[in-house]
Amino acid sequence: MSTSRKNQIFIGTFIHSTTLTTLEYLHNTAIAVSASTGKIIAIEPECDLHKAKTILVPKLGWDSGPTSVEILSTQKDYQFFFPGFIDTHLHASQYPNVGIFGNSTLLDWLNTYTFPLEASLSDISKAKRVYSRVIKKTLSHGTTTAAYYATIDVTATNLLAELCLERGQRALIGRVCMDQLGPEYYLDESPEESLSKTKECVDFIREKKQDLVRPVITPRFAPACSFDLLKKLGDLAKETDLPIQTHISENKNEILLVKELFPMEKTGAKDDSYASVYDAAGLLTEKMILAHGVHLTEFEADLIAERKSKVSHCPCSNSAITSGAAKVRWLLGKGIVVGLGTDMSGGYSPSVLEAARHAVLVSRHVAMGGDDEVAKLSVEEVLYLGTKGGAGVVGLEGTVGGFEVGMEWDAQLIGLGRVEDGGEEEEGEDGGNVDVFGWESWQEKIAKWVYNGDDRNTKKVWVRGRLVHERK
Ligand SMILES: Nc1nc2[nH]cnc2c(=O)[nH]1
Ligand SMILES: [Zn+2]
Repeated sequence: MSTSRKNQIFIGTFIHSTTLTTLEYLHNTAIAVSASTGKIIAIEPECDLHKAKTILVPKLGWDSGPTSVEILSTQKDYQFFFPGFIDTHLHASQYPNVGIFGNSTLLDWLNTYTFPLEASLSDISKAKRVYSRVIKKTLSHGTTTAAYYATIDVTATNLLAELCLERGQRALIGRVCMDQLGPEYYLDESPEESLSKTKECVDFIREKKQDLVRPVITPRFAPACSFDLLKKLGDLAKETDLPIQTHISENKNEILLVKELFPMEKTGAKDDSYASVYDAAGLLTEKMILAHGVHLTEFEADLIAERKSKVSHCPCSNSAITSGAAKVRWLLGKGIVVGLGTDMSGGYSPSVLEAARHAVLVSRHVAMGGDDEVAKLSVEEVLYLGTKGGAGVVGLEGTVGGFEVGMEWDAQLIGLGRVEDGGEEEEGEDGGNVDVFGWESWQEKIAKWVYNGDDRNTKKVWVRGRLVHERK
């Protein structure tokens, strides 16, 4: 259902991360993608269109007729294939609010902007309008996998799952659980109700018998959940082996609130740290995606590393609502798997490329703050976080995030602007803000894309072999 009906061959330059610090550049290469599985079945070096037709297709045992194989060949020096981006944390329901946060910080931002909007999406026609647009918009920015928060509403959450399936976006879909802190009109009535509504959403997705869209258990964050609810969700995670997502240690007042709401006598934890609250509830598993982690202590980071929980770094959000600068190098140094999140609409942009660019800049602020050159992240490193790192965060390592035989074809075709001799752009090529003159190295072209690129450079996007976005 979600794959192209034809086998496909892509020819050109492929760029992907092999390690945190290394991008591999595969030029004049062909990648063959199976129609039935959407997986990469061959990577052929030194291959052009002629060779693909005369040698690769017969080698694969494919019928060479045009009805069987589709070939996309681009040998231009300003176009390349890149793995699809993985947004490890975003709120589909908050999309109408991107850019609207004034001078607020987390707790007043939630009350002023966020809860009223989320509550209003119990109107299903409004939810359909918003969710359809979010999927279209994130796909157009190259996001092939998204870990979504919906709202507390079951029907609207299930609708988001259906729309992702229909449009072909790989996704984790979470119904938001919250039985305290929110306004009266936007709360689960009890831990039991929160749990049973979560199960409804889990069952709805599981009944679809597919794995492109998966359910994720979603306690909003500790202050919005009673400890009883957190424990119930921890038990559900254990029973079902499902992924979990939540927020942690984003804002200093939020941390104070956690200490106040969850004293050690209540949780039975050995200390009163934020991470220990989740741990005591059985939520700090290797399938847990923790967003932010801006103010984690050494003890908490070590605990997270020990439990193998993952961290979603959300730099645009952390700057926008003045939460702080997360110390990504420090987290990576502890062996924690880190990915990037846009955190719309705490974050102001639906673009993972924007998050990558901002991750570079925030890391420089961390470096300047502590005179710590090591804190600086490189272009290569943030692209790793946006692809392979993200795959590790959402439990898809080895499946997406790179170009290897056996991995699924979740990819984007990037086109930069090629400046002609007269100073004009090459006919018919819109490179947006990224002009290349032809003398740049590939490393330099990638840097120009990271610092100035946007959706105008995202020409085509595929998920599991299916073309899900094409820029007209
Ligand atoms: N950024 C962000 N932090 C949160 N903490 C609890 N809820 C939210 C949310 O919706 N966005
Ligand atoms: Zn968030």
